[in-house]
Amino acid sequence: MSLTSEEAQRLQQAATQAAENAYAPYSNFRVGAAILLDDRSIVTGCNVENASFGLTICAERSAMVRAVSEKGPHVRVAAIAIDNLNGAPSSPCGACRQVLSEFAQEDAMVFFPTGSGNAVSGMENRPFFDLFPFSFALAKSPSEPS
Ligand SMILES: O=c1ccn([C@H]2C[C@H](O)[C@@H](CO)O2)c(=O)[nH]1
Ligand SMILES: [Zn+2]
Repeated sequence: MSLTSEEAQRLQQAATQAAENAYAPYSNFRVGAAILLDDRSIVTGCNVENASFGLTICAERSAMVRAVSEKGPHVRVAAIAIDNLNGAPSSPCGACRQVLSEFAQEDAMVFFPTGSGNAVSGMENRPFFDLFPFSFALAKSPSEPS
């Protein structure tokens, strides 16, 4: 599903806004993600840290689980935008790529701030499966939603 430039802009703004809600007292790295679903609605998420650091959930997975919780198991991701309030490059981590791959459309796009070192040089957009080729998947059983 292709996005209009207006949709892409709205998605990026939603990601930036979602980062305002981040709970990141340990890293102070505040991340927001906005997912454009196949019904063209937008669902957002932010990172939620924990004193038991490994329990932290990233913004991207937070948005993904919210999308399923609100819309059900058939949701499909047309695009995801990520931003942070730290002016840093950030593309989805490996764990988030694996979780998103379960719901991503074949032509899903990722919008993310890039740069070198800690400096952002711009927003990039790439096909999701260029970032995550050969993703792990299992055949779904007939009783599960396809
Ligand atoms: O793609 C990423 C990478 C990191 N984080 C969060 C997790 C943690 O709270 C903070 C620093 O790693 O940023 C995300 O939300 N998304
Ligand atoms: Zn992640």
